[in-house]
Amino acid sequence: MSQALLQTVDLKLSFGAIVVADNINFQLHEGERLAVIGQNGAGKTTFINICTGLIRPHSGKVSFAGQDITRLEPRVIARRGMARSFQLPQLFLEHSVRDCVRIAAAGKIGRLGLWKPLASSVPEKDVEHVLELVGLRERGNEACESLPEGQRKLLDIAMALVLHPRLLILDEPTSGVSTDEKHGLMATIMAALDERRITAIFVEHDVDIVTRYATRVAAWISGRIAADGVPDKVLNDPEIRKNVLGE
Ligand SMILES: Nc1ncnc2c1ncn2[C@@H]1O[C@H](COP(=O)(O)OP(=O)(O)OP(=O)(O)O)[C@@H](O)[C@H]1O
Repeated sequence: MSQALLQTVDLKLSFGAIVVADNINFQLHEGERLAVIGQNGAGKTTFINICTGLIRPHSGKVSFAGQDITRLEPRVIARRGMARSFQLPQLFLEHSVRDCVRIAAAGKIGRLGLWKPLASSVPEKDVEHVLELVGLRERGNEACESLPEGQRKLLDIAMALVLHPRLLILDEPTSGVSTDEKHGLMATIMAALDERRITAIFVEHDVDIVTRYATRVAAWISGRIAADGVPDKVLNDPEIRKNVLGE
């Protein structure tokens, strides 16, 4: 098989007595759509935080595209092609939708300066394209605080897409969004990922969403990967049904 896009080797981390990464050995390949499932507190976000450089593991290694990134800063990791969105969208609320994407783009190319208008600092075609991809172009001039939660999630994702990632990690993209809106939101996200050929990991609690959009599922229990494989196999594993899905 080809080289893994993301790989962790013997990843360990504890917060006091709580083991949040229990020797995690993991590989993700280009083109996969991996759903990460697990009960609250299982260590899903911590794993993402370690991979994206927000938290350092006590031991072990993270590699991206064959390079060791374990001790790199989050912005350096983002520039290398691993972007993320957050459970609570990290937006510049007082700015317009379009300016949020521009600020994200300017951050990537290191052209955020007070002396220069934002619009002239970033590739505008790129900004418009990602707004189009997530369906927010029409609302580009509105203040982002006026957006409903589902569109805030999409804006957060647009701010990641403008970085041209190879891998996008989405932390609970459908949380806080009504059941009716979840599938539309995921369909928009997946179409954007397909167009850009971006590999993705998404943390998700909704089994319907996992079944519909994941090509692979990894189930976390107490800081370890308890099952990893095709959705049908993992979601029907008796241990996962009992301890993760609560059946
Ligand atoms: N900075 C921290 N300091 C101490 N404990 C922490 C810290 N961050 C997370 N934890 C604890 O580590 C455990 C794993 O948290 P994490 O957020 O990774 O879980 P999760 O699987 O993402 O849960 P959820 O589905 O609720 O988001 C939890 O018990 C949490 O309280």
